[in-house]
Amino acid sequence: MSEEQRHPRALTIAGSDSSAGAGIQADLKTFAALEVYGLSAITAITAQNTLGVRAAFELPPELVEAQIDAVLEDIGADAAKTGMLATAPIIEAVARSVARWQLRLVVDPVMAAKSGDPLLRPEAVAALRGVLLPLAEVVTPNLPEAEMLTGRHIETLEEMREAARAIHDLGARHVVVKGGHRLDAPIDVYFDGTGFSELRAERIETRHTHGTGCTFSAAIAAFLARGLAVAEAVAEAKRYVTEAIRHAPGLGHGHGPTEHFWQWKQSKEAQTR
Ligand SMILES: Nc1ncnc2c1ncn2[C@@H]1O[C@H](COP(=O)(O)OP(=O)(O)OP(=O)(O)O)[C@@H](O)[C@H]1O
Ligand SMILES: Cc1ncc(COP(=O)(O)O)c(N)n1
Repeated sequence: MSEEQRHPRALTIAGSDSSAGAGIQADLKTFAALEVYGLSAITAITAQNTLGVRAAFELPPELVEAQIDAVLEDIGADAAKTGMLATAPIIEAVARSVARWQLRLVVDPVMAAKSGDPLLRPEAVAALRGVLLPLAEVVTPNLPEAEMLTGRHIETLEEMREAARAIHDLGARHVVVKGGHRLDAPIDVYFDGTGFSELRAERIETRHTHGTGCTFSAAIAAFLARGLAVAEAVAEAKRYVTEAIRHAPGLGHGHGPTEHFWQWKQSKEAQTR
């Protein structure tokens, strides 16, 4: 097959969310909406809905590694992302796979769900910082995650820039400190090791932001798989997640999911007009 005909493909290594707003399910929807073939390696199974996480079962690290090997030996991935990794042994297994397969990696350092329920064991933060971040092409912490990774309080844009530099010093080549948890506009700070820029968007007043971090990092991986440079991939992913939030279908009694196929819906509406 010629290079032009080759279909881009991306791998998500993350937890399953039964309500399908976050985790593996959000990642695969994002890949599909962006016309990238999605592969998955599941790290944990959660029983959750828009109100919270009821139960979680962590899979053995060998099974996570076996899933990654199975799909990469056969199909291959142009980019990969991690989400919920749950335990230090899973993080170490994923790091071994990333190094062995030389994956272009986006790390969403998921620590807790929007409901506050933990998705990473506290003792695993050290492995995330020491073992996985040095392998990351891009890392996308939200404010609480950036605070955990740096041990600093972060509120202002200047503090977000300082945190991005400190996380870059841990080995991640590009850092996006996300501002979804800010009180005012959801401005994200991007640092490529040399310069800073801001990813700006209006705040959409909604409670339906379940899985926004998963969707953003999956969109970055999808755009990388499609061949965009990192800065472009991050900017396009910001536009994608903003529209996904704007078109949220309003499901559930808590933090509902976002919408991935608004473009498709709009084109269908245009056809029937
Ligand atoms: N209400 C909102 N309106 C517009 N953009 C938002 C809103 N909330 C979050 N975002 C954007 O969505 C992206 C994800 O950011 P956020 O800080 O919510 O991540 P997160 O906390 O990791 O998400 P998750 O809840 O999935 O863990 C960022 O680009 C952020 O600026
Ligand atoms: C399996 C899984 N992975 C990630 C998240 C984080 O997403 P959010 O913070 O939006 O709940 C989640 N809730 N569940």
